[in-house]
Amino acid sequence: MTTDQSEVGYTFDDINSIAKDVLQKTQHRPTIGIICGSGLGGLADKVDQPDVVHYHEIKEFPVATVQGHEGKLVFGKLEGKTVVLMRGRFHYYEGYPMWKVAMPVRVMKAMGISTLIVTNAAGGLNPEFNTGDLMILRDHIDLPGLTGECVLIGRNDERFGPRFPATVGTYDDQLIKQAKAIAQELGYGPVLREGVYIMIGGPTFETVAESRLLRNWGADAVGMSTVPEAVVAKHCGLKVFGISLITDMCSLSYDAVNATTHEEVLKIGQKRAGDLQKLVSCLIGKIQD
Ligand SMILES: O=P(O)(O)O[C@H]1O[C@H](CO)[C@@H](O)[C@H]1O
Ligand SMILES: Nc1nc2[nH]cnc2c(=O)[nH]1
Repeated sequence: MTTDQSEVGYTFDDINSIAKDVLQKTQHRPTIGIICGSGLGGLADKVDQPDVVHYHEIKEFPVATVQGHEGKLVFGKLEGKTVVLMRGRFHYYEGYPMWKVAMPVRVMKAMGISTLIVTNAAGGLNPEFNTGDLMILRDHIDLPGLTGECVLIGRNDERFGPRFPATVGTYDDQLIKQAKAIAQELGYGPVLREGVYIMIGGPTFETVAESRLLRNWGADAVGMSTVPEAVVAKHCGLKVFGISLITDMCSLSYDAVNATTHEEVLKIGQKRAGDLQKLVSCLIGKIQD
């Protein structure tokens, strides 16, 4: 393994060897990967014939340090499809380099997935949103990337993907259409949104002035994850679907300041995770392997 940050971190061979080691711990061969956001890991409990691999059993994996992120891979069957769920993700603010935050995406690709579903808890910036809404990601703004911390910085190995990848179309149109149709069938119309997610580095929540700035830039929701994973997934040819649970509304005015806390984020997660899980499960049922 290289420690030189100017390179990709783990080489193509490293990633394949990690994937091979992990697959030896399970009978399943997943075609769909799911990354669970803060407090949204409950989907893993719905998996049939589960095989659980703890991150600490994979020596190259980072440790999940954030409350609401348990730190395990769950393999099994969901809606008849073979899936792997990351119950716990890695965040840049935990002190990991960006490539390490998204490294599991390459491992899942090497394990055979062709679709990645990313979920997250996010703050609402669009004043028309409400706490508890579900927002399908139409697009994202990679704020760390725009300021020099793109997840793909470093020497590029073309076996992962091209040096200068397009990020237009990161979120798959067909999956978005299917998810919207499912949401209507489930009666989620009034809480379903579609919009732009912006990633900030964290761990600080936004000031009022920052929330105003992010909103003026065209973002509908803000969080501290997802974008590096989606960028790496698109780079290596995966289809991506992203969805946010709006756990709180960002303050855009000094007259109505809401000081967001992680406890609040987890509490809304607990209350609303069921609907998000139902939508994601139904979508999985529709994905062609
Ligand atoms: O993006 P996920 O992992 O859902 O977590 C979100 O919730 C945490 C803040 O409460 C931050 O980590 C933010 O990114
Ligand atoms: N305001 C805000 N709320 C969140 N909820 C989950 N993540 C976030 C975030 O980054 N900002």
